[in-house]
Amino acid sequence: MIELHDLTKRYGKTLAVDRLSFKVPQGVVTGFLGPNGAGKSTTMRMILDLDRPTGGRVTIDGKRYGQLSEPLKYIGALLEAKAVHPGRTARDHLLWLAQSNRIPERRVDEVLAAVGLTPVARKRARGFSLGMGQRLGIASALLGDPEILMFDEPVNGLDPEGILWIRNLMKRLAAEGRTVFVSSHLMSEMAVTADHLVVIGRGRLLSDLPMAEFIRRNSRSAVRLRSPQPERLLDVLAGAGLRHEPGPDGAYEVVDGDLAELGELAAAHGVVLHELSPQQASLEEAFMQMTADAVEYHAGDGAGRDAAGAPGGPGGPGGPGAPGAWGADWRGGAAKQPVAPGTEEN
Ligand SMILES: Nc1ncnc2c1ncn2[C@@H]1O[C@H](COP(=O)(O)OP(=O)(O)OP(=O)(O)O)[C@@H](O)[C@H]1O
Repeated sequence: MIELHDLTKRYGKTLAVDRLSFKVPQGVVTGFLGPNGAGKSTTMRMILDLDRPTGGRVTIDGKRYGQLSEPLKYIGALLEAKAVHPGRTARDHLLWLAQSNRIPERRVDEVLAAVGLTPVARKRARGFSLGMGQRLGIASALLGDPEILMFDEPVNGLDPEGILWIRNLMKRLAAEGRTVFVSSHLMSEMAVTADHLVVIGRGRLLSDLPMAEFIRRNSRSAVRLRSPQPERLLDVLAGAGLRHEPGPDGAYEVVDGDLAELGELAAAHGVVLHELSPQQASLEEAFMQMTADAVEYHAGDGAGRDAAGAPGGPGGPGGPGAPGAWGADWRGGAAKQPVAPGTEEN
């Protein structure tokens, strides 16, 4: 179990992580989401003691990472693809890691096979594709057979086969009872992988919910109606006091409308319908919309996150699990900080 208590990280004036508290449960895949610059990588680096918190603490099975004697046996992490010495072979890289944690050599061959790298085990990492680099990083994470696994953007740049492979691997690891914590920008990928979601924005916790509950609270449903008699349809909707919005191609959408009731209402007033269909906004659409707002709101303002870190702006974070917490003040466009080569082995 990973536990964060008021974890905070400040870089100069930038409050990268702002009093984050949550637990990552075992036996499920927990997605860690937020737009660029939200603080995901900084949080993950603090979990691994690669960054020192400004405040608060984070523990792994009750201990700080630095207190674990052979950390690869507790937590395995993929932080940055290709964070490997380019002159080393895949096998040598893993052997070197294994020795530092008293892991037997046969485990190196096991993990190479598990990630499909046996045929290139003796090739130097500099010739590796992005996908091969990701697989080697995952092999490093699996090396100590840890109960906790953490992946930062594991599917970035991968082809569909690689994405499917990582998705199935994470689900399998969770099904074995392990703790799997994975960051991503990709809501669509998380929607099919994660059982639980932790969402942050501007370093703050916005939501910590099981996936099903997150979907229920954050996706919009509507009924779409299309009629060759649009004025009559609008009169009927207005007469029934139903809130509606224009949809595509002259249709109208009744937010949270009931399909059967709307069909009967139209029939009762003799309104011809050419379409009566349920609409469910996908999780990805909700997330993309929110992220787009954040980028727009901040475009050109040049402002870093201030010391107070106060949301203040429209739709600011409403606290953990707050419905409609998507904020227009989410910060977009911050560059990812590279992790120094070799850091994934910690
Ligand atoms: N070493 C550093 N020095 C200064 N500022 C930093 C450093 N690392 C991160 N930051 C800043 O902290 C904030 C959080 O960055 P972080 O990389 O943790 O976010 P992220 O959610 O992982 O973003 P992305 O999705 O782009 O990878 C950003 O404003 C970033 O610019």
